[in-house]
Amino acid sequence: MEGLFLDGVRIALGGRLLVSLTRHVPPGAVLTVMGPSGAGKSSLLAYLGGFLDPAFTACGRALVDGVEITALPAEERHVGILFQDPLLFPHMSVAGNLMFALPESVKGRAERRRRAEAALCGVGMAGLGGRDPATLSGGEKARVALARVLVSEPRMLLLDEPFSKLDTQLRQQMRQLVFSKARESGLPVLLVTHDMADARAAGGEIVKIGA
Ligand SMILES: Nc1ncnc2c1ncn2[C@@H]1O[C@H](COP(=O)(O)OP(=O)(O)OP(=O)(O)O)[C@@H](O)[C@H]1O
Repeated sequence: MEGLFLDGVRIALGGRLLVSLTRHVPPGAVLTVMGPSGAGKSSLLAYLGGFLDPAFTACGRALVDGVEITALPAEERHVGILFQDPLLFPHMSVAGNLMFALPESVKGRAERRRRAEAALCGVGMAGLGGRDPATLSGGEKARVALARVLVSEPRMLLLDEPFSKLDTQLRQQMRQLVFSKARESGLPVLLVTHDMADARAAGGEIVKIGA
């Protein structure tokens, strides 16, 4: 099956069932997960990313394009994640941040730099590869974080409230950019948010947990 298939994913904490989900997310589409604080949204992303705290118990499978990612170690899952904070490495240039994220299969410094610059261009940041991340605005940092996740050639995207720290106008721009890039690349997306406007902009199915 193309895209992301969540097959009976169940996450519990101390005997309390937080998440129970079976869904298909086609390539380029977004599944939005909403729910009150403590409902288990971040835990679901952590389960898919392979970094769920051992305090939780979890079962069920997640497959991307038929590959069972939940059976793989975290470093082999190739899941791209965007958090509230862009989390750029402060000791590297913008281009350095992207080059660090490129797969090892991309060989040669010149080619790695070219790929990084192309990805920056794709998010409206052409020519800014030499900048120190500390000199960027919040919106620019968010774009670099998106470019960095895209150059890593992920199988899918996990978004943990990635727009919540941006002001209204930037928020709209980033939503459009992220969802259009996901569509362009055919990546299934799982979005966690408290904001109904994010969910509407995502345009896909909305699942409420813990309600
Ligand atoms: N490492 C941990 N050990 C024990 N309990 C935890 C741990 N991490 C989170 N929890 C608890 O697990 C539950 C689910 O947490 P989770 O962070 O997944 O919720 P959330 O829906 O993402 O909440 P928020 O919207 O506030 O981020 C909460 O009750 C939380 O207190």
